[in-house]
Amino acid sequence: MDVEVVAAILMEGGEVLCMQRKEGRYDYLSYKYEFPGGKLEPGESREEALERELMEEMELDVTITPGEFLTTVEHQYPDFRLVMHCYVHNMTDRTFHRKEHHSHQWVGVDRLETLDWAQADWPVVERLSRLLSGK
Ligand SMILES: Nc1nc2c([nH]c(=O)n2[C@H]2C[C@H](O)[C@@H](COP(=O)(O)OP(=O)(O)OP(=O)(O)O)O2)c(=O)[nH]1
Repeated sequence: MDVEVVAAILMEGGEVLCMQRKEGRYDYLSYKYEFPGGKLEPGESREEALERELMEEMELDVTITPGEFLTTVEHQYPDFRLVMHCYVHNMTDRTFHRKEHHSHQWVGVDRLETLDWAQADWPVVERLSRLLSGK
């Protein structure tokens, strides 16, 4: 079974918004950090799906453009295969309402690798660390 997801790396002042998942169906995803977003629905573009998800889970009203696309990662979890399209979006302020996550943190790019990320996110986290901290 394949799951196709869109996710946003939301940035402000050199920090990245990292969302912690709630307890869920799979132990390997429970309480892991992730980028906000979710599953594509039929007929949606990736950008539309991401805008909808950010509104649903954070009450965040933003426009996501194709130019903000960063990368697509694929990961085989024990129960499904994930394909995740990631966009980088700069926020002008940090206002949002957390509706579906356990917690969140704004984390400097140099500290991203200290969080307990969902497995699929690691290539993205490593890429961001290199890209944005000049390592
Ligand atoms: N939004 C997001 N999802 C991620 C990331 N990393 C990662 O493995 N995922 C996985 C977790 C979920 O299996 C899936 C996203 O689905 P979702 O957030 O719409 O749904 P969910 O599993 O929380 O809830 P459900 O509707 O399946 O019950 O992608 C990430 O960085 N952001």
